[in-house]
Amino acid sequence: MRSDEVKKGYHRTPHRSLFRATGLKDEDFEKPFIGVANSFIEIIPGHFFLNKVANIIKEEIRANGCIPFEFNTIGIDDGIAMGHDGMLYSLPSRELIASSIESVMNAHKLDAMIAIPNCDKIVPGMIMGALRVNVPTIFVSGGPMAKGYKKDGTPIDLASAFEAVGKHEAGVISEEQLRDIECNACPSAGSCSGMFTANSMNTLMEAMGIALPGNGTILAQTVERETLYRKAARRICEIAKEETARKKFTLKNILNENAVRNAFAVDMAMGGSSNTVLHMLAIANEAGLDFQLKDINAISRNVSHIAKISPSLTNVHMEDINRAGGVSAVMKEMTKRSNNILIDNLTISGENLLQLIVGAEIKDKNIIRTIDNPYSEVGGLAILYGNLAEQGAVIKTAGLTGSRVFTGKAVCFNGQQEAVDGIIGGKVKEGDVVVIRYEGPKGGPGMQEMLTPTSLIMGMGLGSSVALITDGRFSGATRGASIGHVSPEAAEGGMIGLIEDGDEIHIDVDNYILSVKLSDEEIGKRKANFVPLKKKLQSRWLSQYRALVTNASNGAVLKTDL
Ligand SMILES: CC(C)(O)[C@@H](O)C(=O)O
Ligand SMILES: [Mg+2]
Repeated sequence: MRSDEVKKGYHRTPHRSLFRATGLKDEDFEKPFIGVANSFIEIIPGHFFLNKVANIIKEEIRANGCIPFEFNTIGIDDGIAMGHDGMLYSLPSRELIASSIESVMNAHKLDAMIAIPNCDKIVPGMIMGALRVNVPTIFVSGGPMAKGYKKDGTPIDLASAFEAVGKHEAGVISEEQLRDIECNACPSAGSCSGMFTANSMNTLMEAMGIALPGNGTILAQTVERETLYRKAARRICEIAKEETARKKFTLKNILNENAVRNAFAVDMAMGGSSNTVLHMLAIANEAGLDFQLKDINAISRNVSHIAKISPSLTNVHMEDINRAGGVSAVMKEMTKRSNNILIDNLTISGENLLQLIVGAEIKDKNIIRTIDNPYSEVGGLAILYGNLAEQGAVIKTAGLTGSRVFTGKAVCFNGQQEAVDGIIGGKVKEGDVVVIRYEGPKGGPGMQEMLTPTSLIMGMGLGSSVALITDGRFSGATRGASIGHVSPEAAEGGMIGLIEDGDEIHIDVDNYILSVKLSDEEIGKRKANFVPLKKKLQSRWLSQYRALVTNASNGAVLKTDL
């Protein structure tokens, strides 16, 4: 066992002394040591109950002949960090989480791991850290939140709360209506109820085979969810106790290129968050796989969009997908279109993907559509290229409310706050393209989520007549013609930094185009005089991050020199 390094032989007498101080007895030194990577934190509704989840998991691990060691990572609630400079810390937290997992697991030579993430960056952070360790790892998330209801019975969620601000701003809803939404949008513990970033990532873990069926959709704090926690704990013990299984089920053996392809395919079928692109590229990079941003459109072209969930369809939530058969039913339906999903791939359950989903069925065809009645014949995300995004940009086509082709005049803002003030101040009109720059991984730094401006645009009734492009990113709750991750970013001299008010920007989603109508001569002239802005930073951590981070087309991973 890997843990023999810290527990066997007379050289390890001091080590065993320390373990004995934590309560270990003679017989425990024969058992596998399992890291329980928890992300319990009191400020996030998806995480404040994870201490109880870990207790259930540890109890099950002990009952199954292994020794659990719980440790915690940090977490950031993107909803609470949204719309102010707190959001600068959100994406960088992915790196802290990854590195904390690597540090604890490797320093103490633990044999296997069960990871308990739930919200946004905590999922990819944990996966990235676990890939560096590469011991058998199973993921079991906290679980999604239930949807909420307004007094009149309309289903709502966190996206409704953000959009309500825009509606109130535009005088469409009263203070009382705003309060009705505030008090009912988030009715229970769990990751926010739509196909936002958290639930997108928790869903993709099922597609990658690193979590058990139900991980993406079974509501938090239910009996069904507790069964899933216990099952995951039993399975990791089963693997950890057997030498051949420990070798067979290392994380990199499960999370291979086919797993990444399956993750993107399911993402396309269910209209996942645009952040999945960033995170899955970073995961593929961490796993040492040759998977690039440009490979995504080929997957999208081949996958039918069969499940629409909030924010794309505002009355459908994860609990509805669960009731309709869950992610397994989506994947089973996908197998009916050739090469949609690579079903031979091994999963952490011990079965391959096909064996895992073969018994699944769609129980409500209004919620999960059949392959012959899709929302569209292509997936819910697209990568756009052009002189404005030579290295690519991302759009969630599933969330489009207007036309798939759009030409408009640029209204430029250097940073999110300037844009929010401009939108509220009436600077943006029908037919405009809002450009928000210097919000990329380096420029922000930290690539803020732009849910405030996108929700303002939706709430103010401009969702179908205004587009938005940024080198920053969006929330999973963003909808409308919102194009993010524009690379190269302004801070590294990208074209988005050279656009001027009134320039004509052209977007064509089906032909994957994002361009500005300027002659090469004009672009050359502007480039010759261009000095990108550089923000003065107060934060040591963010300035370290800015020095190391790469642009979004690389998943905003940190430069490393191994
Ligand atoms: C706050 C949200 C909705 O979780 C957002 O951060 C996302 O990315 O989906
Ligand atoms: Mg987020």
